[in-house]
Amino acid sequence: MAGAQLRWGVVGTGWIAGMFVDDILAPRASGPAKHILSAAGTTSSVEKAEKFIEAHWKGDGERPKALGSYQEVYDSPDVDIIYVATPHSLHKQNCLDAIKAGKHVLCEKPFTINSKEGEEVVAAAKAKGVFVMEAVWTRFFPLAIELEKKIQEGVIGRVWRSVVQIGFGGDWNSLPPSSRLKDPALGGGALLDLCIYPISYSSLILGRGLVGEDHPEIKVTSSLDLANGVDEADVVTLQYKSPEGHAQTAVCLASVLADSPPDFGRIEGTEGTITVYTTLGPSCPTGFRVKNAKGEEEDFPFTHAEGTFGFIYEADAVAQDIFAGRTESARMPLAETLRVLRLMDQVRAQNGLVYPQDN
Ligand SMILES: NC(=O)C1=CN([C@@H]2O[C@H](COP(=O)(O)OP(=O)(O)OC[C@H]3O[C@@H](n4cnc5c(N)ncnc54)[C@H](OP(=O)(O)O)[C@@H]3O)[C@@H](O)[C@H]2O)C=CC1
Ligand SMILES: O=C1OC[C@@H](O)[C@H](O)[C@H]1O
Repeated sequence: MAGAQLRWGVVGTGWIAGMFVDDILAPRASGPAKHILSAAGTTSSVEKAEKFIEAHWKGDGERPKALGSYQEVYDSPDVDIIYVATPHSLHKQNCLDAIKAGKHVLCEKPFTINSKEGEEVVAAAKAKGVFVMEAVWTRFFPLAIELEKKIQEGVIGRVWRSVVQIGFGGDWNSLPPSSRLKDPALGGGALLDLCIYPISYSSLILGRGLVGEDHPEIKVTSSLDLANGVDEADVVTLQYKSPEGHAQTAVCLASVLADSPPDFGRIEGTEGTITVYTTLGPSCPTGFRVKNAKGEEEDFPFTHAEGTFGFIYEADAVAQDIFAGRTESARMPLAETLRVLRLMDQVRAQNGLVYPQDN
């Protein structure tokens, strides 16, 4: 296969780490990079890391190392990049430790608990000259890129509203208070875990291809339902203005108490609508339907690269950036990560949701 090798070290051997590793190690005939799992580190027991490797490594090349601490992963000479897949409250320290060891980093969303933490990580990465990116995988899907293109081409005229919703879909009440999804000390709640996706879609839909400091100015209003120190249901409205001064509103909905509907996104324009749908969850869209002003409909279904959920797209993009010597992604630059963190800080401030890390 063409393409250089990128050697990954994983910290946190939980749910998403397994899916990510399954994707990057899925056999394929060709691709821009060959991804290698070099090490998996755990805070639990070396046996847990061994089990993780047993479950997800495909037996190709040298067996990855099962390590009993995250630090050993950061210090591994045969690791180029760390994939951080821990609860939200750990991201800042995991990133800082990996950067200190001179490793590149792909950190799961949300990058950190708040923008103050995010700025610290970004400053450390810039000082060390390593590549760092927040793993907002959805933005790298060919579907997301095509959707953004269609909107900018004006396939439904001027967009005046979008509504994107996401639900947890599991049995929230049966989760223990110590769950990463519920515990405020771990950054629990719907905003950081779920609403970050509708907010990212808003950027794709109304951001005119501009990210970070270039993103159009928006007015943020919100309402969060708080219970037990976290938010259970969110309504966030982002008010944009088109270059001609027309109002454009992105409504972002998230709830830990509901499921996501299959047609989870509706984009309304002056000349039609787009429905974004999924069979897997809004973070993993599987197609969209465009309906023009005459009522004619065109379907754009997408299938992921064989045997993958879609994490491979962000992993390949990261590899290409690193091989080219870049320290940031153009699709998900650090300024965009900080913009979204500041936006979520604002939403939490509007609703009195404070995490221990804010003080
Ligand atoms: N891109 C996506 O679609 C998804 C992204 N995510 C993101 O991935 C990250 C991890 O989520 P997920 O895999 O669901 O979480 P899990 O709870 O399944 O795994 C988290 C892992 O972090 C480690 N860990 C360290 N300290 C703690 C602690 N105090 N409590 C719990 N775990 C701890 C554990 O690994 P060990 O024992 O090995 O140290 C644990 O297995 C989050 O940032 C989340 O938002 C999650 C789901 C989907
Ligand atoms: O990123 C995510 O997407 C899917 C959700 O079920 C999960 O809680 C969240 O972390």
